[in-house]
Amino acid sequence: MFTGREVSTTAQMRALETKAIQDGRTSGLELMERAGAAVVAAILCKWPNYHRHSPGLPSRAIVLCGPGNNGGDGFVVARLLAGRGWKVQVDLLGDPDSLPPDARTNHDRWRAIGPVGRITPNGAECYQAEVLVDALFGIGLSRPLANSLWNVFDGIYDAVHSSSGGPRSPSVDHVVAIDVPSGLCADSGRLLAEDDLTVWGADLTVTFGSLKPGHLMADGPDLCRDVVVADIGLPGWPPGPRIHRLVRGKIIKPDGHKYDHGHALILAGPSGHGGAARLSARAALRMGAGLVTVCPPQAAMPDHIRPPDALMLRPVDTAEDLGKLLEDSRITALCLGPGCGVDRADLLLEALLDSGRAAVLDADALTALSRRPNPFAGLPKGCVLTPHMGEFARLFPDLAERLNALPTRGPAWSKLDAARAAAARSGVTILLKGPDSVIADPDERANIHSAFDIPWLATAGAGDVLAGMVTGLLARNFQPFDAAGMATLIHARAARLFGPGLIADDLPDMIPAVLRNLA
Ligand SMILES: NC(=O)C1=CN([C@@H]2O[C@H](COP(=O)(O)OP(=O)(O)OC[C@H]3O[C@@H](n4cnc5c(N)ncnc54)[C@H](OP(=O)(O)O)[C@@H]3O)[C@@H](O)[C@H]2O)[C@@H](O)CC1
Ligand SMILES: [K+]
Repeated sequence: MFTGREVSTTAQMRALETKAIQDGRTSGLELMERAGAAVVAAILCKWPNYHRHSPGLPSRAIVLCGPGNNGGDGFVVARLLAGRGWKVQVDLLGDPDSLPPDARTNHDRWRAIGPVGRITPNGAECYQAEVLVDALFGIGLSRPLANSLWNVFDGIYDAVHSSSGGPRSPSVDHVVAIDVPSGLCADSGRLLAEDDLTVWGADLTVTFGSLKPGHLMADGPDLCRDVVVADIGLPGWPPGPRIHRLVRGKIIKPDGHKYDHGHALILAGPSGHGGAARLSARAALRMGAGLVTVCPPQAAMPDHIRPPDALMLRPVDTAEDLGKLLEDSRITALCLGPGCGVDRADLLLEALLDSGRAAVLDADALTALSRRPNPFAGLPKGCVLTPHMGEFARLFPDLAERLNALPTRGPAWSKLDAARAAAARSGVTILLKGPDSVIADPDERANIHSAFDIPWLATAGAGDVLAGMVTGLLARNFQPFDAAGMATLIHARAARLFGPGLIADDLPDMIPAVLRNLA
């Protein structure tokens, strides 16, 4: 039984389905029936008024069925809606004789109720319905949709996006996608379509068993809108490394002396560039590190004579200075990068790595790392690398190139795949930032955090705050994977709580309110 936080790749989903069928727990036909029933239940739950239409005015649905089992689910939906008195039109893309067996069975069951039309270039011109059910392609999208579908897709797009201009103009109120909107790759959230193909997205997407990565990343959130995960009786965790959607977490600060909660060092940049490190330092304090010390060069010390007074100050000019400071075993984590300057990051990097301490390498430290002959040699296990896509491309150019290439096959390579490959190569936790952040560790565990709803978080300094938050948790002895995940979650919640108009300086001060309300 799934709990709701799991994310499964399509390969994992198929393995689960196969196992459930081989174990004799269920059959493909039964799963398809449950999938269709779940879609109907989700429609009625989201738009309860639809089934209260008087008998003279039935609700109308257009169900577009594709050539695979996604289409099979569509035939079930058509039958169940018709059984509730809906007026249902079913159109098929392809040939009924080529449908896989379960889809064919449900095609035939529907045929006992109503006709199956063909999806044609101009067919959508007369679509009039409250709901259009998109059952064209689901997790089986194996290549980009061809431009030869352009006429068909464009007509459907117009029907979906036109407001009714009269009895002859097409009009569809809502689109419901089965599993994923057609054209969206369920593993990557990338659109798999040749150049100009227009896809229409959905108001409601009903998926089965668990979320797929594509619901959370890239174009997925925008195209799927509301996603309902329906339990169709598949057993819990699929085989393979686990992926979670980050939705909750808990941080309890146990009793103890300030040193029991760790001491974080934040290495600051030259005079006039100390703001980024101060953001990181305030965030580390707010995340509960027992002590936080900002370490600028001696010449920049006066810049830091200002609140918060809880921050401590120690000058660090050379690698030797840092090495000497780190003789204090109570220092439990470091942060190198924010506002540091690449040369200074380069200067201090070896001493930091030699110490073997937990550390966040961010911003300029990532650039310094990428300039080493062997960037990942000697990275302590407790390191977290926090690149955005630009920094990721400098550190892992081949992985970024693969991610940016136009996909020619499905499933497409995803940000999740890229972060996992980077974690495997570097041997440390990767927090690949963006509106869809992926946290991956070398054991192939991964968390996805989707934050497309808070565009105001893309503001100068927000990354410095995040780096400090991770450092604060590392200082408290959190495991790197957990520290990166918790910080990402709390960072986004802080931004959500503040709302538009946020600047990075506001973020650390929102952290206490988020911590109070953590589930
Ligand atoms: N366990 C579960 O999750 C359950 C899943 N269920 C449902 O099954 C769905 C998966 O079904 P599926 O495997 O048949 O794949 P689906 O998405 O229907 O597409 C395959 C067809 O599309 C074709 N095709 C592919 N790309 C194309 C392109 N670019 N352009 C044109 N054609 C293209 C492809 O052709 P081929 O690649 O074979 O040439 C093949 O004919 C899943 O999403 C869910 O709805 C539930 O019923 C029960 C439990
Ligand atoms: K679909």
